[in-house]
Amino acid sequence: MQPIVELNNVSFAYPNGVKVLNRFSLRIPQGSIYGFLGPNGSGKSTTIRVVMGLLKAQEGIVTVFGDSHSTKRIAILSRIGSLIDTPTFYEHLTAYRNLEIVRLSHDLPQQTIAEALQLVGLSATAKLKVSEFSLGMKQRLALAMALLPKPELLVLDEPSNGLDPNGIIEIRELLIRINQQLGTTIFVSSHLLSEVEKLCTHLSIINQGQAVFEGPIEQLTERIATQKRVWFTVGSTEGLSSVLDRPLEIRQNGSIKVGFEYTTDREIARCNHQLVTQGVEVFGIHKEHQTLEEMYVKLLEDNK
Ligand SMILES: Nc1ncnc2c1ncn2[C@@H]1O[C@H](COP(=O)(O)OP(=O)(O)OP(=O)(O)O)[C@@H](O)[C@H]1O
Repeated sequence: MQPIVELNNVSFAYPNGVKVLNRFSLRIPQGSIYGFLGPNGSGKSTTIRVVMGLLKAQEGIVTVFGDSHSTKRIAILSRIGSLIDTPTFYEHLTAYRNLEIVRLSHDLPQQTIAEALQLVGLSATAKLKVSEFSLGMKQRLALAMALLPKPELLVLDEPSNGLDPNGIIEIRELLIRINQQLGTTIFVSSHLLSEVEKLCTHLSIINQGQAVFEGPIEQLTERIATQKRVWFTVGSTEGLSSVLDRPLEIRQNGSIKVGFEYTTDREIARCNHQLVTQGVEVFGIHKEHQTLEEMYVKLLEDNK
């Protein structure tokens, strides 16, 4: 199936000459919740602006719904809902009236307002003025406004920024509901790995304008499951590399530890047997599991 958004080797520099995207690619599958993760300043907002056609890449190909902004800009934008800057409202009007203004500008049926309010959990507070809303409620109202014309793609730049833990959970649950109930593809940036992990089906990690990972989120967790390391505490390093014929990392800090990658527990038992039969004393065996966070940090370090 054709991706909803496709960026191929996109490079972008701001007029001051700072190159922010460097041959960057991504593919957002239809129906996915696609997380876009990277440290501050890595190029997430710039990429989002390129996807929205607000910035034009100097190199590479950008297609959204299979079309280019240069020929189908209005048609593309009519199929996207977005939340990429701080949302603005008529604060002195009720949530309902704010939605009514959006409804009229898109010439949508009246019932779309009640549907949107229910989806974002604001039905009971629709008659309150927006100035009385908390930040979390404003964020949900902004989502309701973006969803009113039933976009196929929702583009969100750090929607959890500034929210308290409860607000973060509410937005996460809401985005999952939108994806599952309406089938909306969601492209969401974040610098919070833990959030992306709980929310997204797919992930792109960007660092210094380059992709360091792209794929289904399980691909990253599977990689973690296969990249396991074990540490043997041994009596001496003598003859170790000939006994264990594999890349070894040796740490001597009080005790001597030798570490290597393994895939099965049987492999650990075999190495232990080899060491002991060759006269190497083994005082301890410790399995180290890489966390998603460690994997993320490693991916960023490898890209330096
Ligand atoms: N209008 C601009 N003119 C010049 N440089 C800019 C402009 N906007 C952003 N930059 C620079 O481009 C780089 C990438 O910024 P961008 O906002 O895309 O990153 P980001 O990953 O979204 O970061 P953050 O999470 O901090 O928003 C940064 O070095 C930033 O200073």
